[in-house]
Amino acid sequence: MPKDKTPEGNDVPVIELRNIDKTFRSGKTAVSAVRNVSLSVSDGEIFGIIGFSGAGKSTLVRCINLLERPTSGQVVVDGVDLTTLSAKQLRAARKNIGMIFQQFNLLSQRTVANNVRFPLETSGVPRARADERVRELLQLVDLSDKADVYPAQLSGGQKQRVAIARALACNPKIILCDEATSALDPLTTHSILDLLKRLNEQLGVTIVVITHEMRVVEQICDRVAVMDAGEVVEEGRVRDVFLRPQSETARRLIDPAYQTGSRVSLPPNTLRLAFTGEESGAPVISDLTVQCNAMVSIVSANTENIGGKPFGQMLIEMPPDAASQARICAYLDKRGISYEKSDASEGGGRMPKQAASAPSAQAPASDASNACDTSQNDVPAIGKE
Ligand SMILES: Nc1ncnc2c1ncn2[C@@H]1O[C@H](COP(=O)(O)OP(=O)(O)OP(=O)(O)O)[C@@H](O)[C@H]1O
Repeated sequence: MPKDKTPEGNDVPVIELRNIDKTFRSGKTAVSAVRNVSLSVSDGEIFGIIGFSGAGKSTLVRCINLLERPTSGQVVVDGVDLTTLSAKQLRAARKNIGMIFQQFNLLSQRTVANNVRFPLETSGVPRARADERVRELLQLVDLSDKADVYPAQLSGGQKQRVAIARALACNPKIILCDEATSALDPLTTHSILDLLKRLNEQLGVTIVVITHEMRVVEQICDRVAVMDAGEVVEEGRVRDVFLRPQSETARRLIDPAYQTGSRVSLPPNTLRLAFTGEESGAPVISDLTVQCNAMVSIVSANTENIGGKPFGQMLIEMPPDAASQARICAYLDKRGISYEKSDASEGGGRMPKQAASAPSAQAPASDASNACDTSQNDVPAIGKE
């Protein structure tokens, strides 16, 4: 059923993880995969959990439906602590939680329609009703024409659509996505994320996305938790984490230069601008050039669409004289545009240094997701929220 929701969900927690610990023991060795994690996901929200390999993301998400039983802590879904349920009660509760995986996990001997039908069969849904539901679901994921083919005849993106339809079969309130797009190319990733976003909006289903790619989080998530070594090291709205990452892990995930350990300071006489989706609509660079009587050139630009709002970073080179630079900074201050100034230019920037590590300003302007047409040497109008 479609329902109203705020961009961050309905503020009613549908998933509450309380002090989750998970330790894997084998003989004398113990691996502490998740350490004292507490998180709350609101009804109707798309929540991201991001981290590098081995951070504990998969283990944590599998704790949500008790595919992994936490060593300690509570998993409260829709008001019920799953850790207290009997096996039968847990099976029933799991119908409310669909899951999709990186490797799709389809049944190769069954057609597309029969893969989608599988959870309906195991739930005892009558044949006619199941047929109707399979048709609805295949339509929902745009695969009506593939009902009778086998998984081997599908592309990766199509397989993931089947997996999504199957996960939705029993009308779950929650969908868990464990690296659901990691095996897909960027274009297919984009279309699968679009589909998830559409399903979230149409059906009101809450979605938890596990990924190591910031782009995935940027494209669909409302909020994100950053994991490192089993712990949540940072949590917040995507835009805040994206623009002002607080943890070293978030910085490394956002800025490729950090990942290679080759982070360099800004070149002389440059400014890094951050667009937060709150700036007024006038094109910034051409207006700045006129208002400040100073020519600037765009060194690089990278904007992203986060939750339907434009966000981005741009590196511009200013004239070397202090007076022009002061005018430019005053202009940006007046327009409320955050910026970081290179050490070699006059004065100091007002964006905290760490904020500048949000997405690589060094990224090529030809990036397919780049909303900036730098060939016209200006940014598109960025509207207020
Ligand atoms: N069944 C298991 N037995 C023992 N150790 C495990 C098991 N599952 C995971 N681990 C360990 O727990 C830690 C966290 O693993 P996990 O798969 O949750 O991380 P991740 O962030 O999802 O990584 P990736 O992105 O590579 O899948 C790792 O050190 C891993 O080796």
